Amino acid sequence: MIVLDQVSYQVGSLPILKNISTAIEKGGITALVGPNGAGKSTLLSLMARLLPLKTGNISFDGIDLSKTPTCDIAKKLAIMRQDNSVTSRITVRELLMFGRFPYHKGNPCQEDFEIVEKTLQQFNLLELASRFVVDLSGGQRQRTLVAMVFCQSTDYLLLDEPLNNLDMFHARNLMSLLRRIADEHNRTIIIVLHDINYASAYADNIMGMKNGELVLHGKPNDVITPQNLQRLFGVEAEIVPVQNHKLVMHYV
Ligand SMILES: Nc1ncnc2c1ncn2[C@@H]1O[C@H](COP(=O)(O)OP(=O)(O)OP(=O)(O)O)[C@@H](O)[C@H]1O
Repeated sequence: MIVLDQVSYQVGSLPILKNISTAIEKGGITALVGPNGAGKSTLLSLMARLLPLKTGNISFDGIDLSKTPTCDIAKKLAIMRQDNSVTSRITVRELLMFGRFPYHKGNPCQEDFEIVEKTLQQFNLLELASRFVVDLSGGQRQRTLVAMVFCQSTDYLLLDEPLNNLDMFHARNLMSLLRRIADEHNRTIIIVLHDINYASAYADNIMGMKNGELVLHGKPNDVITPQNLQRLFGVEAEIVPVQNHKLVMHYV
């Protein structure tokens, strides 16, 4: 379980996150949604200790994030950031092996090779394994970056907008793969999503943020309401039930 206790963050005098307290259950998928600038990426970065936490507390399974050595954190959680760009000439297979660095420290063993090959297979990346990451399409690169995060064999995966650049087929594929990873590999996934319908269809819980505040946190079918959509995004939308999910019709 991740416990956020009175987490605030500011840049200079500008408040970015305001007093966020909640608990994210272990296992399953929690989707972080909200309008642009709500503070989703900032919260994820604080959770991965990419930004220094100055106010409040964050713990993973009772381990205080601010008091844990980086090498231990790297085995507990992995993050895919929004601006994760790979510029060097590194192949897909090498990038995945790079994700194993906290374990092999530059000297990979048989287990590392096996995990990389299995991940390439699981993420449907075998055909691209020898290609340079910089030469991939945006969608192929996204998939590779998520695979690298998965390769780190951490309990917690933090993914900032992994569906960016993905077409309908690959976005849906990735979401169902993440669902399987959560269910079959017991991983906990916190994922920033802009499409509320993917959150509704695949997440166990939704956290809604606006103006640096956490304004809702609950099961998709409980929190997806016209009132909450109005409150979060300022849109009026019809909600249509489809196979036990509430889908939001906001296109027309
Ligand atoms: N270093 C910084 N200096 C000034 N403002 C910042 C800084 N980092 C973030 N912000 C501001 O904090 C707010 C939250 O940003 P953040 O990227 O966390 O939002 P977000 O919900 O992830 O947005 P998006 O959906 O657009 O990616 C924004 O208004 C952003 O401009």
